[in-house]
Amino acid sequence: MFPKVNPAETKSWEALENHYEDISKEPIIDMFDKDPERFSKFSIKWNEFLLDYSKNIITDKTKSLLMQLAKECQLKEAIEAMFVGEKINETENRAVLHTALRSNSTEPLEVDGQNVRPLIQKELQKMEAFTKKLHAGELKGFDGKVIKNVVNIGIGGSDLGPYMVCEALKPYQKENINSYFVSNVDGSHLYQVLKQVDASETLFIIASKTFTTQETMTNAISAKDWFLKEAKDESAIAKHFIALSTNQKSVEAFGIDSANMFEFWDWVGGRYSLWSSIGMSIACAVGFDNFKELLNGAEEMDNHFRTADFEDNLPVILAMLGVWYNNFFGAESHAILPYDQYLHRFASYLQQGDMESNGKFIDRNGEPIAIQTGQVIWGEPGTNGQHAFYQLIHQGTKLISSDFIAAAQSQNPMSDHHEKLLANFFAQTEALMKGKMEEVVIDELLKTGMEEEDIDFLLPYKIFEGNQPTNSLLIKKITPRNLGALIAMYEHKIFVQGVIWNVFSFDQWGVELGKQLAGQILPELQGEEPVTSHDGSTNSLINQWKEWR
Ligand SMILES: O=P(O)(O)OC[C@H]1O[C@](O)(CO)[C@@H](O)[C@@H]1O
Repeated sequence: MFPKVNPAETKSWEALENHYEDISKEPIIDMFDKDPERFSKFSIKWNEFLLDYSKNIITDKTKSLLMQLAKECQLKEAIEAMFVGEKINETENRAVLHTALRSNSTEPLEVDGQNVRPLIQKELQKMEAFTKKLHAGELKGFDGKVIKNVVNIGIGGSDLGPYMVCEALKPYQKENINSYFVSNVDGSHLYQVLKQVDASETLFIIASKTFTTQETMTNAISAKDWFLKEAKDESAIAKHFIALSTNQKSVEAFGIDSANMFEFWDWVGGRYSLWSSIGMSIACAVGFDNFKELLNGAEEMDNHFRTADFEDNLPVILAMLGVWYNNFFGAESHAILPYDQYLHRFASYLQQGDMESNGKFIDRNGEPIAIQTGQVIWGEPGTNGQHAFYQLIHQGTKLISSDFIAAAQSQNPMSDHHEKLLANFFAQTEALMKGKMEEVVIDELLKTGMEEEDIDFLLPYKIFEGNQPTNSLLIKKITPRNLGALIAMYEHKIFVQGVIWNVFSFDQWGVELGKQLAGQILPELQGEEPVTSHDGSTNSLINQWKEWR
């Protein structure tokens, strides 16, 4: 196991604290003036990706100290430990091998003495055979009609990843397939989807690693009841329900035959599972070949992450920049801003990936952590975000770092839409860096013919201080392959940050408490009598609900 280093006790941490005092107020734009090589130094061209991280508050020294921190925290050893299947998820005693799911290697990779490569290949073949039949129109429902609707029922990692990818790859959607996702236990979610489909033409994919998750099981049971009202025959379930899970027993208990179960394993974390059979809804939507392309793109990123020097390593650079702002500038949040409508679920997807992984306050030695760990991840597609929250990024009081992501080629070229979209993409990072200084504002106002008195009044409101750090990621086109690499890049960024902060990134004990309490409250909601067992607030809320329901 790689060593459990407290980052705050490393030499580079102290050096970074001092260095922060020296450069934190320095305008990035001045750094460009001082160093004509800045862009080439602080950018990485990799396959069809260009990452420009030159608009950050960094110098050569910052970069070298951050790389030193990564080395002192034994990042190289940690990366190897993950790839070779060591049980780095110690609190669950599990290996972390989502990278194996997308690997084409045939070299044996063992977990508990079993080579996992053939298991993965077998499951992929099963998915391929199933989806090819679906797309050929050979999957027929209980009354002989061709299956054309696919409803994924899952939540968290069993929903966010597949849903995000299906949206991102809409241009690759199979024409004869309609995809739907149901996650929320709010009955309205399922109701809205069921309204749109005909039971005899619908396949339900019940996606749940544990097959015990309350939301998913509730939705699955209601979907089954609704279906049986139409089909009127239990035996029809076999043609309309499949399961994606690690829990065969519960799948069978639900009424799905194990032949219709697509397996994955406990060494695949829920939020890292879209590469496993949890990706079935993706393969149904865009075809198995495109799903495989997604995996291949991720594998390319895995190889880059595992072998490239830290200085040229996309996930490492992104992660260390995040550490820089989180731990030295005190930046609480990081925005993900895709200038691509099809990536509209990308920030929500990364919220789980990042915040469920690194939102931890106990370190790998079981000690409370004295430094900040996971950031708040948020975002919306540009340009919509510009008309919503960019005001705060431009003129608020907080330092907010962001990733701007855009595709050079549009999936739907239409007059000058893409040029306009990209003009905004390029303009925003420039504006955030440069700001607008007093002289420029005065000059602009004078040109309007405004009186001096009015200029004096307006002046402070029109100033932009700038120096908000951004990364720009320009991708040639959002193809399945590039999307796979993009997702894997962020997965590894999260991994690197977890190593630096010395947290266990692959467990999620923090989601348990709310679940437990909901389990206690549910039976209390059923009776008429007022509830008194909780605190004053919770009792009153429940009792008001009882009055109004
Ligand atoms: O796939 P399952 O077992 O239904 O779990 C769904 C989600 O619930 C969590 O355990 C907690 O939110 C996630 O980690 C997971 O992705």
